[in-house]
Amino acid sequence: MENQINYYKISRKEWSGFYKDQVAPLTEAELEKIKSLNDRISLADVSDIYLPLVHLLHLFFKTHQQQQDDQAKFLGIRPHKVPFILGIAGSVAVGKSTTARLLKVLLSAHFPAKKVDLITTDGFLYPNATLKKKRLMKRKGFPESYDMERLINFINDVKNNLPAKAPVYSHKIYDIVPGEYETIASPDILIVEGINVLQLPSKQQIYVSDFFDFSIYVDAKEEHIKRWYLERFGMLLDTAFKDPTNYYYPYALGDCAKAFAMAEAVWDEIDHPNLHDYILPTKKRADLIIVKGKDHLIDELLLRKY
Ligand SMILES: Nc1ncnc2c1ncn2[C@@H]1O[C@H](COP(=O)(O)OP(=O)(O)OP(=O)(O)O)[C@@H](O)[C@H]1O
Ligand SMILES: CC(C)(CO)[C@@H](O)C(=O)NCCC(=O)O
Repeated sequence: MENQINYYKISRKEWSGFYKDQVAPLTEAELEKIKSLNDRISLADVSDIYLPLVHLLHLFFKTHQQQQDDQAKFLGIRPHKVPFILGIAGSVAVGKSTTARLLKVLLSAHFPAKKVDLITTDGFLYPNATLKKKRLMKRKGFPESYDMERLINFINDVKNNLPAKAPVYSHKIYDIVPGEYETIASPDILIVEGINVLQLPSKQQIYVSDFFDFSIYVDAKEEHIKRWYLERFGMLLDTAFKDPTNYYYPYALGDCAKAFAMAEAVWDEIDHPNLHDYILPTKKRADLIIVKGKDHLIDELLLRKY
């Protein structure tokens, strides 16, 4: 384990030995559930990386509850549930939502009595019509393209155990789905995944991360992330060609090379500058940085010391 200024740098091999025997192995049904999330998820990653991580999250969860109970006692009020919020940050296409969905399955499996919910901050992007009005269509994903106040109010409601409604974004229509919402009601654990979750607000007094009890940054070399972005674009095209309502339908019907050139330009002109200017600078705010290699396997982890 390498001792950096404020992180422990831990190799895959070393991490995989942490608390391995204390975490129950997954059942066939749970493994099936993981495979149905994404059949390319490595089961070695699940047992070597994610099971020790679930153990670590359990430790943080217990401390969080104890602290809340102690504070309630101090204030002379009734102890009450305060949801544990786990933030997951990183570049577009680095695998945040896959990591988030995997953690949801694993946390639900290990704590069957706990309610684990998941949202993505994509739903708090302004709809395309608003982005067009604000001339922000080429800035989708940049800080100014999100309604941060709405996101902060949403998380504040969740923390206060009030039912909270999140708008829904669809990659298929490349826009917010009109009139569709996801309601989060009194979870024990809420996973909040998005490129902007560790960013500083431009106008608000508080950060989204002020509500986090633990945060993870998913990291990888940019050359890999760009490839994953283009691979995912290829998969989107494969499903789009049967569906005229799909945003990518015209690209799926047209010249394939031109479609990929368009996707590459979007990466180079939008997602790459966003990564460098606004997402990467938030990395060192995370409690845990997980570093993925070229095949999505996790090579090393950096755990914040204090
Ligand atoms: N552990 C993994 N194993 C194999 N493939 C993965 C893994 N994680 C992600 N991928 C693949 O990489 C691509 C990007 O993943 P994902 O959609 O989870 O990224 P994201 O960071 O949530 O992206 P966005 O910010 O655009 O929503 C997808 O094609 C996904 O299937
Ligand atoms: C929705 C976001 C911002 C984040 O997931 C991203 O996937 C996106 O659509 N970025 C805009 C540029 C692009 O189309 O990739």
